[in-house]
Amino acid sequence: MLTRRFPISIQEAQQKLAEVSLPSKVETIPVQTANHRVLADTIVAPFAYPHFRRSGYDGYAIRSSDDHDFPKTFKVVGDIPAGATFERELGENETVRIMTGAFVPTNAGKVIMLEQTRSVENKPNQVKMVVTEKHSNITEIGSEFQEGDDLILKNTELTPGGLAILTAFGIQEVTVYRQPRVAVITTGTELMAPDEPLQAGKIYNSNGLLIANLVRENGGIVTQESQLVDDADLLASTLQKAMAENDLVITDGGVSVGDFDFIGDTARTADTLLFNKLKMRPGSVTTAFVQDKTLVMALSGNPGACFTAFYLFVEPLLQRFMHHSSKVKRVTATLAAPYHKTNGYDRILRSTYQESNQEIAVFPNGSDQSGALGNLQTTTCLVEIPHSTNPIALNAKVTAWLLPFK
Ligand SMILES: Nc1nc2c(c(=O)[nH]1)N[C@H]1C(S)=C(S)[C@@H](COP(=O)(O)OP(=O)(O)OC[C@H]3O[C@@H](n4cnc5c(N)ncnc54)[C@H](O)[C@@H]3O)O[C@H]1N2
Ligand code: MOO
Repeated sequence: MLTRRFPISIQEAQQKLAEVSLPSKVETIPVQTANHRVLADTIVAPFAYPHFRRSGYDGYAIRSSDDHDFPKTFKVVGDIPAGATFERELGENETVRIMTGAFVPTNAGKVIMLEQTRSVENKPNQVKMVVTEKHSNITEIGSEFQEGDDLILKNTELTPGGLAILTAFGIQEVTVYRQPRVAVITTGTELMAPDEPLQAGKIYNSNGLLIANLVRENGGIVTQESQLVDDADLLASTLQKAMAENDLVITDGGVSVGDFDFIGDTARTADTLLFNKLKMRPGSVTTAFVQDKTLVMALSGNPGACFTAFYLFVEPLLQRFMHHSSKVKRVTATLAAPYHKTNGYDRILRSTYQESNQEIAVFPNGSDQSGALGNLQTTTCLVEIPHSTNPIALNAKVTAWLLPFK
């Protein structure tokens, strides 16, 4: 069906998507798998840390009441390696040899470092302490966390360090925001699976794998990868099932105004059509709609447009499901190689960049065409050439989006 579409800018489209309310689902997972996930609950200390008085050095523990008149000889009444305890109290001028991280006897007030001590000839159970220490060298119970203190706040992205803190408290599971479940549906009777012999007029379905890998790389869980021939009923039933079972549905192809562009038709009659035409190229046909409370992102079948629109519109959504901000970094850069074409729409160039002295220089990377895919391996940023009747000047300041790669 050919109906008029009303193009909006990249920023307007991003804003509309940012305003879509996404389901905030949580799950409880093992700490071992929680790196970079975002906490859905604040975690508090289940006990004080450290939970016993801990020696900071290898040395000898003494009572505070014996801490005077050095040099002085002490009687060694025991040995406390890390991991052991010591039940009895120290008597007058008694000491225990103690290792770093070990339990300090209850009535000891100081640990004298080994370096300040000397053995006493022929008296293995005696030690001479040459000088005392300025500090106690004992880490007191709860000196880092009291029981009930906040360990890590809700909405914090967990890091290896954060997970180490939780593990130090024996916490084995955390409740985090869920990764979105994403269906990837490619459409087109011209599409072939890579294991089929190539036929005249047909192409291999490269966007299916492209989108699935981009989704996975950016934190989503790909639950299905469907490749459909152009058939309105098949698309409708596949979409309906995918919407019911997923947090986000990404379709590819069939989104323009052609005879077989059934996704374009579906979008026009959806519960909420967010946009179906953008003032950008490639990717002008990028469409977003909400049907049955599920967001559908319909990307162009043209590989360059599909790649571009993924980073500008889909990546931020995937991150938002997990309460992350986008990892695509928007910067101002210098156009370091000439680009002569003029455009009625903003042109997004697949490009590369170099950073030096906190300045970013960008270099257009091969074809700017929507249907070209030869630069998808090497592209590291997208660069915006604003619409204009005049060509952009070399060294002009441009907006660029630096792409995240694992
Ligand atoms: N009369 C109009 N024609 C077109 C318009 C328009 O506004 N009016 N827009 C053009 C623009 S811009 C683009 S972009 C494309 C968008 O087309 P669709 O997104 O509907 O995609 P298709 O027509 O299905 O395919 C376009 C192109 O991409 C190839 N393709 C499709 N799927 C895949 C895939 N999975 N892997 C690799 N390549 C794929 C397909 O064979 C076509 O060559 O429409 C313009 N036309
Ligand atoms: O949607 Mo198209 O990609 O502008 O060439």
